[in-house]
Amino acid sequence: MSGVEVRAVSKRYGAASVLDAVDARFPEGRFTSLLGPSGSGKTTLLRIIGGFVAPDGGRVVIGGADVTAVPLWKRRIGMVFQSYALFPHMTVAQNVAYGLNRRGIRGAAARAEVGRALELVHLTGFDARRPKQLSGGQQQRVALARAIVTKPRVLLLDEPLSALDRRLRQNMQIELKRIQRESGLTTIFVTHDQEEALTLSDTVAILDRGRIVQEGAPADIYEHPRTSFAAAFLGDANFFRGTVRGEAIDTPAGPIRIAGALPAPGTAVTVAVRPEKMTLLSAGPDPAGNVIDATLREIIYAGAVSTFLLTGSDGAEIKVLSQNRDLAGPAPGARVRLAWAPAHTVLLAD
Ligand SMILES: Nc1ncnc2c1ncn2[C@@H]1O[C@H](COP(=O)(O)OP(=O)(O)OP(=O)(O)O)[C@@H](O)[C@H]1O
Repeated sequence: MSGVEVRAVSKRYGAASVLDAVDARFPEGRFTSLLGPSGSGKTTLLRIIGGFVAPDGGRVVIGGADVTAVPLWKRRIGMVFQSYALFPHMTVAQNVAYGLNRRGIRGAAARAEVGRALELVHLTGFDARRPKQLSGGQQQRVALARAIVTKPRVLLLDEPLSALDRRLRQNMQIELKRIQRESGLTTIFVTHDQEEALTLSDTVAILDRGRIVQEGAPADIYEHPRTSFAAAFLGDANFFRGTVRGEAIDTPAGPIRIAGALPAPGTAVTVAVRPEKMTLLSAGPDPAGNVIDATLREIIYAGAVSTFLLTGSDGAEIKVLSQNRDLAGPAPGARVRLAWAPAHTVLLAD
């Protein structure tokens, strides 16, 4: 049992409240990301789980046991930070063996464990190298092996990939996911990179100013954000505000329908639509669903996809993301119509 739970965890630094009665569950054997903007409290929550920082209030529970008062070296936590902090004068094998040696495991037993850990991170044969003879990605894999070798119950990762360049980072994301799956470790990953959180996680928890505002599977929270903060932080979104009238929401951009039940007539509501759910219509009859008028302002070409920046009839900016199957289409200045399905219209709670 190694699932982690935090219950009503609070932390203040002076007058500033950093965590405000946070409740969260990190299921056993799963990969959970803590995603939030800078200063939202992600690192503080991770450090409280690891035992590096004591909370002002609340409990930390690992595997069903309250560990709030248990010191960090007894919690059996593996941790990897953004800076890998390998010991430069030690070899790869010595770096990985460090935690084992401290627990009194040496000689052949330690060598076998180190061999297994290096195999898991695909660094077999690198035993005798020093950190400076390794690439950034390899060093980060040594740091992972060092964290995993002692068989922790929980693996805590604080932006471990953020120092790597884009391509290496994407490779390491795939590696990290594989290592987590093969090791079966309960993993909590701090990041402010939404794409990274979506790619890696079984569950994503979104933090905003010291509170978890939404938690769920990546596709679930991306497709069904609850608030405008969650919609805007996790990806791009077009927002429309209006008032419920009959079967539709009356907005300055035009009437908009949703798939589910609407609140009572007269209620002011906000909906969000993801840019890739919208289509620029070519000539022909309007499809069923939502259709609004817009003016194309700018096309940002990015190879596989283009972003169309438009203005609605109310003057608000609208973004549409489209795959470049062919490049024929309207030019900036054109009057166009935008269509999307009522099911892709998300009714927000704020
Ligand atoms: N030891 C400390 N003393 C005082 N304030 C602190 C301390 N540690 C963190 N803070 C403050 O607490 C807030 C949350 O910090 P935290 O590092 O948890 O945020 P974060 O979401 O991880 O941000 P980032 O993505 O920038 O690392 C910040 O405003 C930070 O300045």
